[in-house]
Amino acid sequence: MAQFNLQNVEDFYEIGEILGSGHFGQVRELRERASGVSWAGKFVKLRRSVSSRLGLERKSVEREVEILQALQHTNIMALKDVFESRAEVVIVVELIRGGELFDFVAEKENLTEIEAIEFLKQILKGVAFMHSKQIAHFDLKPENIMLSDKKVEHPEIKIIDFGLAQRLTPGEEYRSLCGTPQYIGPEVINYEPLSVASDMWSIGVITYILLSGLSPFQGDTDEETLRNIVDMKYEFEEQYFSQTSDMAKDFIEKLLIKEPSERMTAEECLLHPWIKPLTRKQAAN
Ligand SMILES: COc1cc(-c2ccc3ncc(-c4cccc([C@@H](O)NCCN(C)C)c4)n3n2)ccc1O
Repeated sequence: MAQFNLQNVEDFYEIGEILGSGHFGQVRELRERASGVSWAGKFVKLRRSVSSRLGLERKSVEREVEILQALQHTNIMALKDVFESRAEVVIVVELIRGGELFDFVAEKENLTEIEAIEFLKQILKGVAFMHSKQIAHFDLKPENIMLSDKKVEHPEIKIIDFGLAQRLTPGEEYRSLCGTPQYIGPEVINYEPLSVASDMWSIGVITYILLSGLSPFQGDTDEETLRNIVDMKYEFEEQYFSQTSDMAKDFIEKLLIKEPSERMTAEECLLHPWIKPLTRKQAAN
């Protein structure tokens, strides 16, 4: 069993404002007393008994921490420290000040292909790194992709929230119904064995949204959204994609494939001509 720092987090950090909250717990700004540097702390309540539904099981927090310890990459939020008390674990990570990609895109309606490619290259590098360690995120969506500083010309992408992430063992099946309806692949809905390819489906959905502002499978209800996914019911509506290159649509089509093993891998995405033009002429398209 992993042992976290049993000292009091408040002896080392001044606890600041709530930055956000969700299924994962509460994220607060932490100011390191020794250096004055600000960090982000995710406060996770631990389940008090096996019968309780409140809080997270300690082993799921241990899994998330082990995954974060394995993922040192510039496009993945960096782990700093972990504190534990009887009822709570505090995961201390780098503070990301640029907000969610979701909000950045919403403010701009949608992005140019060049802007989208710049973000996608970074997302793909972070995802390729985690997949190289057989780690799948399983909840990739614009809200979990943040920007280091949105005021700079080229904001750096930071992938956050590894609460649903899993280190996959070859030969061992992993199934789960978790995730966010708009972004999960058909294999999740059908409760089939999952792989890192499920993240590639999510990247296809994220790309579609970045270029159009629309969510390809979104229905009026979650049930309708899930039905649209298993039926592969999406299209490039002319009204929203008339200015989108065929190369960009090809990139999306090579990810929104029902059979997970037929989707591009993150490494293959980085070599796709839309992302890595073969010629200057292609780059001009
Ligand atoms: C360690 O685990 C997490 C860290 C973070 C995290 C890390 C650094 C960091 N800097 C700023 C923020 C931040 C700022 C505003 C809102 C949020 C969060 O509530 N929304 C993020 C997306 N959400 C859907 C998880 C997070 N964060 N959030 C978010 C979710 C996690 O499961």
